[in-house]
Amino acid sequence: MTARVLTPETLRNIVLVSNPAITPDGGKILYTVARINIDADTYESSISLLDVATGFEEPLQQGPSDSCPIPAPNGRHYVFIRRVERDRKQRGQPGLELRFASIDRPGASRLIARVHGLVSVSWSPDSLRLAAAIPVGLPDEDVKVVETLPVWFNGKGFIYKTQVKPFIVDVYSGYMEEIKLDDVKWMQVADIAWSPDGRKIAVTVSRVMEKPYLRDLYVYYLDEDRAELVAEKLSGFGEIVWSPDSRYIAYLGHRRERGFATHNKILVFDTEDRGSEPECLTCSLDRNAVNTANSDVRFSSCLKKLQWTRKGILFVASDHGRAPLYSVEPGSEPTIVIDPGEGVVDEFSATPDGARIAYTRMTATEPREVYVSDGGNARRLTRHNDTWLSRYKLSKPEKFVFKASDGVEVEGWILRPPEGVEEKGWVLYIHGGPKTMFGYGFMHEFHVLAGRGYTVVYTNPRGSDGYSEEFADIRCRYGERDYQDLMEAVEYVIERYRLPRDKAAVMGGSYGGFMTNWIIGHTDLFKAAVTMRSISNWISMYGTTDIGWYFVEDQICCTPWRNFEHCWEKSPLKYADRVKTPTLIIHSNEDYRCWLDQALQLYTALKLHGVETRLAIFPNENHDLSRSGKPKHRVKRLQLILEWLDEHLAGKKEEEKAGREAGNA
Ligand SMILES: CSCC[C@H](NC(C)=O)C(=O)N[C@@H](C)C(=O)N[C@@H](CO)C(=O)O
Repeated sequence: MTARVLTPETLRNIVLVSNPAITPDGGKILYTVARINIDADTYESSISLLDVATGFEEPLQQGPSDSCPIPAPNGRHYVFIRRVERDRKQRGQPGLELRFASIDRPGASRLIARVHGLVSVSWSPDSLRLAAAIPVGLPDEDVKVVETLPVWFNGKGFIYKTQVKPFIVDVYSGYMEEIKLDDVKWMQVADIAWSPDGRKIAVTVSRVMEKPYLRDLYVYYLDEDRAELVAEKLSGFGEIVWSPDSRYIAYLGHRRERGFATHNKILVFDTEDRGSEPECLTCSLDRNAVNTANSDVRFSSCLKKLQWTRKGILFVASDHGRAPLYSVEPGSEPTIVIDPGEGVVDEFSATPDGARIAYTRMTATEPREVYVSDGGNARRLTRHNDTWLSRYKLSKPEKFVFKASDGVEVEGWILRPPEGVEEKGWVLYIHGGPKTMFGYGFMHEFHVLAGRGYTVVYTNPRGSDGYSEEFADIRCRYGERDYQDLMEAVEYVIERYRLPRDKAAVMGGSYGGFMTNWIIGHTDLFKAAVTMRSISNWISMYGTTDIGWYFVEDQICCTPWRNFEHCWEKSPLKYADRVKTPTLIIHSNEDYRCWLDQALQLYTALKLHGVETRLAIFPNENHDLSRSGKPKHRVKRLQLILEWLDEHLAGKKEEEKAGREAGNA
């Protein structure tokens, strides 16, 4: 009997659990349950209410498109997001509404229509109002007349003219009033937070259109209707939380000491000692204070990445492929409060006293489930994925560590085909970022590859997250130490795991696609390549994508006008005339992070140089096709990859050719 293994279609079995929001008394957890409906080509999501003591669960909002519940401080009300039919005015963008509801009564009233791109909401302590960052000026023109940067943004579409502004919203009347920050002409609010004493609202905002990565921190005083600038030119994630005494603000980010390779840190500002240097609470940790573990089974979440409880500030950090939950207080060192073992704490929320924490955890073999922790005692509350998982064979990845040629340790994992599945070859899979990590996030795609007989090798080469800031910093040197680490990993696994040298493929997405393109221009070791949402030309990437002009300058250290030669030296397209590896190129036509031109230029070059090449363009999809694309497209993408590997590693093409020739004879 053949083993039941994960296939592209088994996406439909996965229950996507997200946004575990605990009520202030710790008694209940509101969370989102989403299912992938391949036939209807949609994600269906509803909101559940879980009783922590009994484990009893009841539906709060039946869906089919409800998510992101955020409970009010009174524990009785909440707001959530409802996806509604496509709004004609938004020209193809889904319409989202912010709704207000009561935990003990069915139904919900619409609070804000068209909140597509809603960035953040924060309840007032009296549960009567919200501070909300809301996009205004959604372009609805046929002909786009643009005067702003960027023109478009991945996942949001054309956002020219759109600013994200801070508002106060009355949840009963729906009355909205904009918070006026001094002298801010161009506004992109990153986060907003109402102070526990109810008197202040903190806002982080970028106000220089050409430098959207720079953020300023303001405090708005409600009684005085006046805003004050607390700090300027911050960067990174940009989330903020108030201390329980409403004096300090913790900012999640950095000052770009190593450009975009800098770790997000917790910087604490004293709002009563203006001009004082912030205290960095996580500098000694030397880890990114956000979770960057890759996974393709997540669903949208609106929970904050930081929470300041009476026991300390909670945050998740990326560490060696794991993501534990830490706590830290001013004047102290971070300590782990939830150790996920070989796993990832993906999202969390805590009661204000910090006594109880709700969170989702995933591992490399289990998608997210909801857990709760009371002072160190963790228990699992949901088992949405147990039944179907028990019916399939999933192998467990094995971790390996090797010493790179410069003496630095590099980690990786090997996922073999499940027992009973014949091994047909193997794949080196490269993650994107480059500042993200592989590790203990669930990757459906890896299990599908393994289920088809392909061993998957995935590593965290230089440039990755989960280690020191120095490890992550490959600015100006793309294709050097990162490439070496990967190729040394290849030699290591061939030797240690006896993997066949002549049956290897390479694949990756985004930065991982850049590296795949780079690899095939520098070695012929691989029998096949799959490059997805990739970068092939830094010069055109600079001017066509949502982050291009500053990402390229920071990471590659060139612009089309400064170090032009370096931009070209570091572009895989330069080496396209050397490529021999059969290459499948997968790209989405609305990928505004790495635009379609990147795929087209590579495709044309490979075709003209006689390389066996196939280009798959996915319509109405963006950079996140493999993670949140339409279910039918996700299945098709996986099928295309499997077919390509079957043709080039498992000899399917030769078999078919031989069969045809025999038939003709
Ligand atoms: C604003 S600078 C950060 C750029 C960003 N980096 C990360 C860590 O996400 C980015 O979008 N880089 C892309 C080129 C990329 O490789 N994206 C990765 C991670 O999101 C992907 O897998 O798509």
